[in-house]
Amino acid sequence: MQIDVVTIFPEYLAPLRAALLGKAIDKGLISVGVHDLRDWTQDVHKAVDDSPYGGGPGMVMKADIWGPALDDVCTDETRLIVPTPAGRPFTQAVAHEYAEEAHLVFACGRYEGIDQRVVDDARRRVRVNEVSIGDYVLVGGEVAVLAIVEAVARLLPGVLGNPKSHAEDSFQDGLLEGPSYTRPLVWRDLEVPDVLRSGNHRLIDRWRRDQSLARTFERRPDLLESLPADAFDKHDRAL
Ligand SMILES: COc1cccc(COC(=O)c2cn[nH]c2)c1
Repeated sequence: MQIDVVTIFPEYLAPLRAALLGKAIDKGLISVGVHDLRDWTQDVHKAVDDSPYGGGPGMVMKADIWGPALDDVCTDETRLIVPTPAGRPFTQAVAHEYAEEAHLVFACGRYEGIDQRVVDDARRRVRVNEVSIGDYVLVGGEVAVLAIVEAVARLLPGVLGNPKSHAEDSFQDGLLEGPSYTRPLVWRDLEVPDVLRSGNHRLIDRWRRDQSLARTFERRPDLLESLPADAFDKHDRAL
């Protein structure tokens, strides 16, 4: 997979090469290009933004800078991703979709956003996704790109040590992950639930499922709404 990021703060993307991703890059599973948007400016001040038509606070990033940058970085097989508070939710399901792509390009917006014509024009040539990683406003898209790239990269074969760990992911079965424990058996007078040491894997799986359902019901009842009815067996329903 080829990942390209266009940003006015290329140094912000340095962590991409660290840790998990560093290994994936070394193994040749992912190649990452970071591009400074200012390389496409023509003026001495390297201006990338201007005042908004219609007035209002803040600045808008210029189409006549973004357009040429995306023309150079995107190919016709690119999936262009624009992190924005106004985007569709980025979810584990979307991460799995992105993990199938050959080329992801991320456009990091700042200020009040990017001139809408940049996305409207790009849609004429490539698939464009305006995505949100949460209902809050960051200063720029760079942090969102780090989050999205990490969520996607860990799904690529060979990137994670233990490939089975995806199956146990939170959201994998549409529910939140329940609690986990490891040694010591007693810590600050707190004990590990007995069932986990019973060796009875049918009971352990049932206990873990109950914990996931209870936690999801308590913290994210919305996730239960969107599950198909057959996701719950008769034991679940008795909860
Ligand atoms: C493209 O236009 C803008 C404008 C303002 C901030 C940003 C950065 O993204 C976020 O703030 C965000 C992404 N998901 N949740 C919050 C982009």
